[in-house]
Amino acid sequence: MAEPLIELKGISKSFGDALVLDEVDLTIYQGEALAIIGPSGTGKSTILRIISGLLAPDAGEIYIKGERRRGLVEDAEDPIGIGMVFQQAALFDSLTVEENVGFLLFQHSKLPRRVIRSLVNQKLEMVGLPRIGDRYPSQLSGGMRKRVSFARAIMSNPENPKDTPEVLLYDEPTAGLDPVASTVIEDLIRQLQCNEGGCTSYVIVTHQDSTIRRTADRIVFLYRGKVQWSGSLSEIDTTDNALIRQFFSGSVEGPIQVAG
Ligand SMILES: Nc1ncnc2c1ncn2[C@@H]1O[C@H](COP(=O)(O)OP(=O)(O)OP(=O)(O)O)[C@@H](O)[C@H]1O
Repeated sequence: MAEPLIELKGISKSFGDALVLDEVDLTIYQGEALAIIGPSGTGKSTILRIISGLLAPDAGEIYIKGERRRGLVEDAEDPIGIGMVFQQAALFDSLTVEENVGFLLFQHSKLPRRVIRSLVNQKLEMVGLPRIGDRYPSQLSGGMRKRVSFARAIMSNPENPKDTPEVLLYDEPTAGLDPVASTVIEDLIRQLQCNEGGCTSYVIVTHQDSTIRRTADRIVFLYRGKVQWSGSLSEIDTTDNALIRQFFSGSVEGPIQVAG
């Protein structure tokens, strides 16, 4: 059995009067590919932001490799790096691709510019976009911008090994892409998972059937603030769970209440 890497225990989060996460328990294991799915507005992005340390829960505990995290990412020293790929590629329009990908190292490390540029080029090659460092985000397609944001998420400082992400969090990485561009991104997510150093873990939030099927090993279904179902990829087609059956059939009849 793989080791637990990240454990959420009894995590609750409200926005105003709305209880979005209600004592959620979730474990992410070493090397696993986990998809969090569920209807719109059920708190999937909120969970990712809590895991990344960008958002504090109202209640509950988070353990990273067995160590309890206290506070947000800027004041907690997580024992592993956690990289986040946001729903929008979130690139700075006024900066080149190279400056975007190497942003943190250019700003916060003492590494020579030449070394950072070479690291950036290495990451751009890994995402299949060599030689585009001089371009600006506005000159790229949506799929290319996503891949640039992947390159930025896997950047790490060679002087600080803990900087290398052991977990990547993807928030709807294929939203708004055509089926072929989605396949490129799905393949890339799988390729980035394993290298000579072993396999990292990732958590992906997605609504797209193809992305769920091509990138997930295990799936958790979130609804009404709770994990309602968890199973392997093959089980989504065989389970009797009414939520899963309705979600994948797209039917308006069933236990999932259609918003609006
Ligand atoms: N910063 C915030 N302030 C107020 N409400 C928020 C905030 N962030 C999220 N919410 C609300 O919390 C609920 C869950 O949002 P979240 O984005 O996590 O859902 P989701 O499952 O990722 O949705 P979708 O699938 O549509 O992206 C929504 O009702 C949203 O409006």
